[in-house]
Amino acid sequence: MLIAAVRAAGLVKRYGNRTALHGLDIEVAPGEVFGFLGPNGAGKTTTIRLMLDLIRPTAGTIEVLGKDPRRGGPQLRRRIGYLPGELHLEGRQTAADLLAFLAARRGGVRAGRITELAELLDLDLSRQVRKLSKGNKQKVGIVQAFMHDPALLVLDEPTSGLDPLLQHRFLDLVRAARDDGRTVFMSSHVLSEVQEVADRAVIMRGGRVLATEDVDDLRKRALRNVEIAFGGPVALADFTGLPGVRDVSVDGSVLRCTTEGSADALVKAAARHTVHSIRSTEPDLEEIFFAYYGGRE
Ligand SMILES: Nc1ncnc2c1ncn2[C@@H]1O[C@H](COP(=O)(O)OP(=O)(O)OP(=O)(O)O)[C@@H](O)[C@H]1O
Repeated sequence: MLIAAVRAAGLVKRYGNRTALHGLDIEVAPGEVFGFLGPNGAGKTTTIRLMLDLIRPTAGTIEVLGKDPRRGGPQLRRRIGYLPGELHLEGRQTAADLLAFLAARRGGVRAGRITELAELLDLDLSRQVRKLSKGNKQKVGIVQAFMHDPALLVLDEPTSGLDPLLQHRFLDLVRAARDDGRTVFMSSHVLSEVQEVADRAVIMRGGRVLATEDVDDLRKRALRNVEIAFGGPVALADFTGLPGVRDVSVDGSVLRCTTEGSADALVKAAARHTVHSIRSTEPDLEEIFFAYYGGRE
């Protein structure tokens, strides 16, 4: 039998009388990029901490690379690259010294690997870690998670604090890890970044799995909020009933709507008028949840 990279069965975590996880079942296949999506408080960080044995389950089981995290010891930890959601880097040592120290603790890393990652992420290794900005601290966190080429990467909100260019570079790193046969478990509250790199995603809310999705399917249904400014007033009737277009409103020469999947019908209808500008933004996760799973709670 193939050993799952991560397997949780009936996983429950309570903090006092608050239940953070209500019996989680997930299975992540080796070599897969797995998105763990949910708004704040969904239980993502709790699940990740259980995977790393930073906290212990109230009930149920969790296995990482076929081992119980409680019993895997340093051998198991070396095979995992972990980026915590909140990084506290306050030391006086430079990023280079800190990374060299962590690399030695993990039994060494390939020569040149740290510099290669630092260059890719545009990180100055000579600076004291406590003096780095939030985004640069996040880069140190990413480098230490990837540097020893672990079998499993566990990344808690990895792109938080990174500007869009670096978010793209980071996603390239994730793809490279997958191409190398590594498994990536990545939490996020941004659907679009998960859509870009993941193969499958679990969508969490309130400590429960709301849905498990094939990311290709999610991509086909992607929602966008669209605003089009025309050269003059337009009629609402020209834009109602178009396939994949909903929640249409017209305010003088500005049209607002939501598209699901292809924007083709909308673009063709708009092209009959003079178009000044088009703005398309990703709805936040709550809005997407409501549109996809509104009736399911
Ligand atoms: N140490 C703790 N003590 C008490 N309650 C906690 C603790 N850690 C988490 N919780 C609660 O458990 C629930 C799940 O939190 P968790 O941090 O796992 O969610 P999350 O999906 O990671 O959200 P975030 O993105 O905000 O970290 C929340 O209701 C949170 O308030």
